[in-house]
Amino acid sequence: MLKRYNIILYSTNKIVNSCRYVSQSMLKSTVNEKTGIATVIINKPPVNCISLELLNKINTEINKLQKDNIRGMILTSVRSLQKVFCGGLDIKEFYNPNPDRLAKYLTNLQDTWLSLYMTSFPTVSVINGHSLGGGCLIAMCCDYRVMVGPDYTIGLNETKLGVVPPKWFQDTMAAIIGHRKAEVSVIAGKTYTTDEALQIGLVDESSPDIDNAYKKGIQFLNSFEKISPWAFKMTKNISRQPISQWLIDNKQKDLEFVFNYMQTPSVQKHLGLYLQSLKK
Ligand SMILES: CCCCCCCCCC/C=C/CC(=O)SCCNC(=O)CCNC(=O)[C@H](O)C(C)(C)COP(=O)(O)OP(=O)(O)OC[C@H]1O[C@@H](n2cnc3c(N)ncnc32)[C@H](O)[C@@H]1OP(=O)(O)O
Repeated sequence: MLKRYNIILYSTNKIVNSCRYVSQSMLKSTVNEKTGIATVIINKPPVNCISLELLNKINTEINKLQKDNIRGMILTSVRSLQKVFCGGLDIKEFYNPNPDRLAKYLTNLQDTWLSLYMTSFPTVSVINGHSLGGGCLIAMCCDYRVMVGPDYTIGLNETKLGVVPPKWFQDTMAAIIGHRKAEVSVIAGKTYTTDEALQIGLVDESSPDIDNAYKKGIQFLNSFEKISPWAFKMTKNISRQPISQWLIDNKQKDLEFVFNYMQTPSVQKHLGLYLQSLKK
């Protein structure tokens, strides 16, 4: 029994044999050959908002890392943006959309969420700036969140744009902070400062600076050194499967609902006004 356990540990804990550096301009990914830890950096100025192209790159990279047998991953934003982790989904993808592109975008978002939420390796988001809407979603997909503070904000603010966060957005938040708090939060499109997010448990730790936040992220990943990767994967799977299975079973229905309401005149009007307010 013990022997079998050791074999599982060895075969799945194999450290990647070379340092890989992928720079796809919008997304930089490095794997440290000694530690087996990947750092994935979103790099799409000015605010790292998620276009269809960025979404594709994130999903492709997660799937590659999945095959690489890495030991863990840190997801963060390029430092030069200074105050933004991720400005959310690119609202321009939803405003006066081309229907084919919109359908592609929504499908890719579903797939990317499934990949990131269900990774078989531990993940940490180092939230080094504002993290709103889809930005909050990708941070919440990770197993652990360290947020730099005190001046940044995080939250699912979709209702402020006049749109509806799908069930799996809401469930992702409820799994972290509990149903009641998540309900109050998503209905009002609430955003939280770093301290508030720490207080309600939306983030696990806060840090006054990025280097320290990164260190805390690495410490979290190192805490799995003595955990069998197989046990980690199976346990996480059991914990997250009810939420992910809902989306797998309802992908088409979910897509049609968003695809249709997104193109209604009243939703389009709200989105237009929100975009305008950002430009001011
Ligand atoms: C089938 C199922 C699929 C499910 C699909 C789900 C669909 C659900 C409904 C839609 C859900 C959307 C979720 C979202 O993520 S909505 C977006 C949420 N994000 C925000 O509200 C953030 C808005 N941005 C800001 O608050 C600020 O920009 C900032 C991030 C705090 C940064 O502030 P800063 O002062 O540095 O920068 P500016 O405000 O001057 O912005 C610079 C330029 O960037 C443009 N911008 C900002 N955010 C976005 C965005 N999310 N999308 C597109 N463009 C954005 C901004 O307009 C400025 O543009 P300009 O230079 O041309 O003026």
